Amino acid sequence: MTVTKEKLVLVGNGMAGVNAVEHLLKLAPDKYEVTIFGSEPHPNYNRILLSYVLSGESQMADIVIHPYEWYANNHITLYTNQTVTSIDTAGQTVTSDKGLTVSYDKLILATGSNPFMIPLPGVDKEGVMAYRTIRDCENMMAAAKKYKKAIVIGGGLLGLEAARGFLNLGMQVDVVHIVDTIMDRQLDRTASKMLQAALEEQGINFLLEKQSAEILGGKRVTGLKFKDGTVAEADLIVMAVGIRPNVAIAKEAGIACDPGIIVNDYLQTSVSNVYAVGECAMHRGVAYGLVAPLYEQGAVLAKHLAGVDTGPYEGSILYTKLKVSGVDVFSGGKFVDAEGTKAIRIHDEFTGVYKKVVIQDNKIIGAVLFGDTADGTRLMQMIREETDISGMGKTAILTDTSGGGGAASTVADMKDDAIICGCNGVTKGTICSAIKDQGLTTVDEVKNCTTASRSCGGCKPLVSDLLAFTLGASYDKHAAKESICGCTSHTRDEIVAAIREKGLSHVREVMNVLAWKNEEGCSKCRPALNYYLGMISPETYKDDSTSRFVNERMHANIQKDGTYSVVPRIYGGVTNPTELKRIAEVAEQFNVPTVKFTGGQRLDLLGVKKEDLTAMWEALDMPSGYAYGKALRTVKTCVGDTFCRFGTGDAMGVGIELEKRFERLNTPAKVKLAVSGCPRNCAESGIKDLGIVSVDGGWELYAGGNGGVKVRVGDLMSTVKTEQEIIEYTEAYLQYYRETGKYGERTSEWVHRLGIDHIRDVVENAEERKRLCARMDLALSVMQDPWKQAIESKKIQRDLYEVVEL
Ligand SMILES: Cc1cc2nc3c(=O)[nH]c(=O)nc-3n(C[C@H](O)[C@H](O)[C@H](O)COP(=O)(O)OP(=O)(O)OC[C@H]3O[C@@H](n4cnc5c(N)ncnc54)[C@H](O)[C@@H]3O)c2cc1C
Ligand SMILES: NC(=O)c1ccc[n+]([C@@H]2O[C@H](COP(=O)([O-])OP(=O)(O)OC[C@H]3O[C@@H](n4cnc5c(N)ncnc54)[C@H](O)[C@@H]3O)[C@@H](O)[C@H]2O)c1
Ligand code: SF4
Ligand code: FES
Repeated sequence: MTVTKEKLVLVGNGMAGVNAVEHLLKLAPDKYEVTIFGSEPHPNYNRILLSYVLSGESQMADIVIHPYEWYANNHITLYTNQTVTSIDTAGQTVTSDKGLTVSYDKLILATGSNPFMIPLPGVDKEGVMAYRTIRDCENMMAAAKKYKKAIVIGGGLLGLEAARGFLNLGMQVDVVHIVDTIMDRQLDRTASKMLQAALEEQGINFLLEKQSAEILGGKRVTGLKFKDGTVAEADLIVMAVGIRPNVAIAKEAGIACDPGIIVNDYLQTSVSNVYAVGECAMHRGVAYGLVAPLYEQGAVLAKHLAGVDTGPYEGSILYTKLKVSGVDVFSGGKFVDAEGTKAIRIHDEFTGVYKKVVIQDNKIIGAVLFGDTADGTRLMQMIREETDISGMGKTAILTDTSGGGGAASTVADMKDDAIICGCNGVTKGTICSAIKDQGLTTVDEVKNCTTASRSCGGCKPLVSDLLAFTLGASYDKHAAKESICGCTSHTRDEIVAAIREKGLSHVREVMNVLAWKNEEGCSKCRPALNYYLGMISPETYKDDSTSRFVNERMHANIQKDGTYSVVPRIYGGVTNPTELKRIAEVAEQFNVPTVKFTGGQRLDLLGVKKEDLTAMWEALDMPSGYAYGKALRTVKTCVGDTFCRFGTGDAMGVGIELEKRFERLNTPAKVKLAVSGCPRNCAESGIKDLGIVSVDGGWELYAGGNGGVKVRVGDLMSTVKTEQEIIEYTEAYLQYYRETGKYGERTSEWVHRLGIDHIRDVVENAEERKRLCARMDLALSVMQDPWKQAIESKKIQRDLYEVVEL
């Protein structure tokens, strides 16, 4: 007996609609005869990945989600390049612009959104476009071949991704934004300003608090005029100022819209047998513009249409991640401070990391992360599950302190149908089955097999946790190939090997020879390459200051009000009246508003003007304390046996000797040492990159400690007898870290990655230690004090410290 299938028509061949149909076919393969209409002349593709196509990181061919064969294999009738122009809800038919009428039993509207075009005079000129489709992307790429200057109106997610794409295409780009903080819908002011600085460093120019008034030009655009009368030149203008639900046909058919197509918790519209899903739908007053919620809607709709039991769709908590290589930004939930909320904030200006977690009634309700977004997925999980955080310390909230098993236990608690990859709608169950059935062992393999982590990449940590959860001890998280940034597919080890083997000698040469996708590089890879080149050839490499972060270029820390902080070196935290008097006099002479003791036992002169820096350094006549750099920072000491009655070792003497030896040493990340005169550990040696503790008959050396964001107690590496051995072991340890650490990786992460047993084997091997010490001595022999160089060079003073009058 033949069963008559119901007729299901989907209007909109985009991400939300096709995903819902795919689910439905899995649940009820024989229930419906499916017809799909799509205005675009393509099968269903991943709109998210257009940003990577534009930036040159993906090809058009890579972004198709469902190729034509998928439709054929699932017996779906597909009409591409055909727009449905009317719906007859009484007769249950739809009619297309080509005159085709198809009847339905069930109709899904998934017509997405239209980009909003500000109705400015001149908006119809050639060269003014939106950024939404493959066609827009092709137009933008074609224009970049011919023209040089682009303006993007709108500093939201889309506008910034478009701007980065234009830079990669070799264009100059201005981003025009209406308020003074970019990504204002996703970030707070601090994160927004940090993002702006990072993107400016990449080459994007921002025109903030600008209201566009008129598009200038003849047939083609030549510029943009603002309401304040100023003008910016442009050969191309892209509008990225938000989207509006595409509801024209629904409205005309009498389906309730406000402004999206109003749906209930089962995605039913006001007219029976008509459903809406995706950006065009308005659920409980919200129209979503990101795929994760659209896939969540689709999952409920598919079950409902399949006749499978399903709970209602109750709305989604949003999270976003900007897809621009070299910057890590995450925003989730309600991140704006409001009455009744409190926030935990961590802002490390040295590493450029900012974290804000908003709490209400002992529950996390939102988070903004910049510079280190690894906690994003875990925080989202806590937001979704409304985890009670009473009793949890600040550190535990911002750090996965549950040790190795913590992450795995988080994913263990998730249900099989929990969506792990929001961008591609991949569930935990799908990933775990693929890992087991296909023998997958790396995040990349999971990506190729299931598409999870193929788009924004935000779910990579969760996929990695699922691998650990499924494979247990056999999963080697670090075996997965991890490129240093989106500009290249090469890993740190491949790059270092290539520099050594091919004798590469400057940043641009590395990028050329290794075929960087983005020929300018970014703020992640350029400083890393500069470090690796200097580490490999200390004697011959000429430091590329343009590849350094601003603080390292200026040799002082820029503060939030634009002034600088000056921290001179005070060896081992030990000073004398002459030095103190001089510091006091300098502070008075330059009207330093604040003088503060740092946690590393030295003095910080805060609020110094840029133009005063070199004169102040000259007056101080002290070396730079490198409080701004990826270098040796401080060696903290206690008074040791010189004064303390418990002391068994000369903590001050050893500390001063270590600091004098390793000052100015460039390292993958900042390094802090401490020396304590007995196990009472008053210098906090347990939480330093290398902590030295005097014990009966010798000294213990603790490696990989950290007292910062991710607190870690150091591992006992070695016990030595003499002070000479302390110097040797420290040299070998630091040189091994310099040679094997990833740029930006603290020793706490490095020791965890390599394992203390391995590091101990290297450092305690006399031959190996000798070789490492010899290489360290070479590196130390060429170090010079940057403050002295600036005092002596008029050119440095002119280029970096003079204030140019405009
Ligand atoms: C460049 C870019 C990058 C993005 N990056 C991200 C990201 O990183 N993360 C994220 O979550 N989201 C991102 N988004 C947003 C995401 O792509 C959308 O939320 C998602 O595609 C919406 O899916 P949809 O199916 O509702 O709409 P669409 O994908 O727009 O699909 C609707 C389809 O319906 C067709 N259509 C409309 N009317 C008709 C009609 N009458 N007849 C026939 N066909 C019709 C349209 O042509 C279109 O193809 C990005 C968007 C863009 C443009
Ligand atoms: N990585 C991602 O998740 C990603 C990437 C691209 C797009 N998207 C999605 O695509 C959709 C469209 O993105 P979008 O960035 O256009 O929308 P948006 O609404 O997120 O941002 C638009 C921005 O333009 C600004 N703006 C508004 N009017 C302006 C004007 N006249 N002049 C200058 N600035 C103005 C707004 O302040 C806002 O910050 C959104 O739903 C977005 O979430 C997401
Ligand atoms: S660590 Fe020991 S030696 Fe140093 S100050 Fe404390 S008690 Fe004294
Ligand atoms: S969540 Fe964006 S790729 Fe998985």
